[in-house]
Amino acid sequence: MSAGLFGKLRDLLCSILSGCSILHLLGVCVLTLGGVVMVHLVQVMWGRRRLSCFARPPQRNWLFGHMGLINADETGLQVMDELVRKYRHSFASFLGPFCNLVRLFHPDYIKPLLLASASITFKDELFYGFMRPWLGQGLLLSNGKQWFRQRRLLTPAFHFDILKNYVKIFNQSANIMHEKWRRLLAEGKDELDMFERVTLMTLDSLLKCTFSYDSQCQENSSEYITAIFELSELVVARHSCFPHHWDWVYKRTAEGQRFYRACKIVHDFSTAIIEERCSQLLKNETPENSTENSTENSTASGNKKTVDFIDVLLLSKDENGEGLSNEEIKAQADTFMFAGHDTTASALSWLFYNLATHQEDQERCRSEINDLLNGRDTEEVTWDDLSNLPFSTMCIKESLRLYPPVTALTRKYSQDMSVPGGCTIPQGNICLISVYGTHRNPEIWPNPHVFDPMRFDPENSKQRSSYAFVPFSAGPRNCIGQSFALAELRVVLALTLRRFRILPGSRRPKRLYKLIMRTEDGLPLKLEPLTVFQ
Ligand code: HEM
Repeated sequence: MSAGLFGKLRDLLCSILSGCSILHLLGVCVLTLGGVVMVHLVQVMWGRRRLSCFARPPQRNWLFGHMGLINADETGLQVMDELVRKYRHSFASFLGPFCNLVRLFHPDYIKPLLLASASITFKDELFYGFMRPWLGQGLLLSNGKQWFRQRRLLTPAFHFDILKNYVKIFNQSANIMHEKWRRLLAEGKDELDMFERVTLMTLDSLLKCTFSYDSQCQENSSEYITAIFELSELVVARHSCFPHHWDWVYKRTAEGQRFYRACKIVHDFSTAIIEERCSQLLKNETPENSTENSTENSTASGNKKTVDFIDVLLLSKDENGEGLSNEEIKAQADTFMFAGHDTTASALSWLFYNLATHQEDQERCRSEINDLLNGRDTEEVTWDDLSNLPFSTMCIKESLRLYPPVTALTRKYSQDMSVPGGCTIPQGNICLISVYGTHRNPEIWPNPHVFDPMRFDPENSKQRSSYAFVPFSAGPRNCIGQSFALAELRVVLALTLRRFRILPGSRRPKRLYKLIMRTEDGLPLKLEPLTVFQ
């Protein structure tokens, strides 16, 4: 459009406005806003009519609908257990006058949603949007074509040949954690908060696998680690404070300023490492030094180092020979750090809790582990050992079933989605796939609240739908870090049970989900050091 046309439009607007009083203008604004609200309200009401084939629990009142029905704490999870028992597969709920949400918790109902093509699936901004300033357009938050390209470029980073090398790092990080436990026990601490200890360990190993960076965070505090903790807390806090949902308001609050400051610390850290690695790569770019078929890389000092995620991402190319930009690599690295540390820490902490409260299962795991490791020169779990821990793996899965770190996934679809029973979820409606509800659904899992690893005995799993157990989600947007996480869980479990007996703490934990399944006030467990016989 030419500058002349812009000028005419501006003159026209000015002449209209000059004939209007402030009151007229205010009237126009109110009418426009009212119109927008009305259109949205009609759309929501029409959506509600179309959801009439889904069951609806009683609403709290006409205005707030089902808001506050399921809180994010122990009582909320108990309410959810009751709703799953009553409604068996799904129900519709209304969060105030403007938001319709369908919750689904049966394998047959979640399957079509999880399997839907990524080109019609969208991460819902209401739940995921607050992480965007931190994680950018990384794999977790991207959609459509951008996601396809990234997923293709990132998949080689999680190939078994790369993951194998991380097993050494998992051993080292677990050794550091156990050293610290021994010291604390010697100092007279009789119980330890598992979440705190294990989270530092998962951050330590993830920083080494992603950036080859030794933060020593299990021993000393680190600005980067503090910033990651702060960001996770602030994202959750922002959800529960409605006025903070607007960027304009949030940026002006103390919390918002802390959030953006922590984002800067995390981004500066990733940027510095990526830039340094790029320049190293340019220096080393001779065919002999290429890492394409190698899982070791040369450092500036000439030492061999394990190929980390950044190395793989810097070298990956799409079919047109184009790689990821530095900005994209930064977003992926930040995403791995976020998606990988809290989830694995939650899984490990709850696993220790379940084994503390089920001593027979703990003993059975320990003898399986000792049978495998006794008689070795070194106390190290190897990649090949991981497939020789069948009962321990069943305990890990049963713990992930009862305490899934990610309790729910939310999605929107750009077309109507059919689910069993002839029901349709209209396009654009929020779908909440309840991982927790599916894992505790009595139609699928007899005595769903009981810890019973034998459910995952291959013989007992034959008849079960593969969508009955989805701690890592399923379908095209499943967790890319699943094998990484399962490897770390097995290594740390094996070394821990070989060295310690885990016993229940002095109080029963109360569950709380804050993005991730955690507890209200730590997860205290007692530890008894064991003598290791070689
Ligand atoms: C026990 C540990 C873990 C659990 C339970 C878990 C669970 C999940 C779940 C449920 C999703 C789907 C989220 C959604 O659709 O909104 C997901 C996605 C993802 N996870 Fe994990 N995760 C774990 C560990 C990891 C690790 C260790 C990494 C990386 C090192 C990782 C990286 C990712 C990424 C990048 C995605 C996004 C995938 C995509 O959209 O294509 N996760 N994870």
